[in-house]
Amino acid sequence: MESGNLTFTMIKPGAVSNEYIGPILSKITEAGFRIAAMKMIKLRTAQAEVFYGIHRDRPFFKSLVEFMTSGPIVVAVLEKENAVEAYRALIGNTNPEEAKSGTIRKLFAESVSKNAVHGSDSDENALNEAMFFFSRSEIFTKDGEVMMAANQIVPR
Ligand SMILES: Nc1ncnc2c1ncn2[C@@H]1O[C@H](COP(=O)(O)OP(=O)(O)OP(=O)(O)O)[C@@H](O)[C@H]1O
Repeated sequence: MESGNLTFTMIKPGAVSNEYIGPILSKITEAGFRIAAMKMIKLRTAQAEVFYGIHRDRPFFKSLVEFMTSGPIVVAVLEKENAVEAYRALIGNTNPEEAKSGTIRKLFAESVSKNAVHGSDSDENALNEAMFFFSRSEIFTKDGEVMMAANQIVPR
């Protein structure tokens, strides 16, 4: 399994509380993504601060952390060729008003801050974000192998 075939997503609190988990997962699988790992969790403040640490100095950081810890989220690892780019195309622009029709954010986001889903922006971040929430033995790739490292696999 090459790292370029994996991305990481979160279904954010607003989308979970609006009962959009099912519709969003349908869009994901209809677009040809496999779900390699998935669970529902509630982020603690410290976790959200680390996950979004790159935005620590932005004016929206505090409200972003508060929103992301306000209720349960679904975290998942998705598998598809060229997964990062393909998934960012499927979710659409960060701001739903600018997202193309048919994209997940156009369909399910409420605003730029409550924008339904997260999608990794690089292969490196995809692996780091997947590893933030899952152990390697919890990620089941298509060829029936458990991911051990970015470019190293062993039979299950
Ligand atoms: N101007 C803003 N006002 C409020 N929230 C914002 C703003 N810009 C970004 N955010 C929030 O911070 C998150 C991370 O911002 P980033 O620029 O990384 O966007 P993104 O990569 O499209 O989103 P994500 O990382 O969640 O996929 C966004 O998804 C959004 O929820």
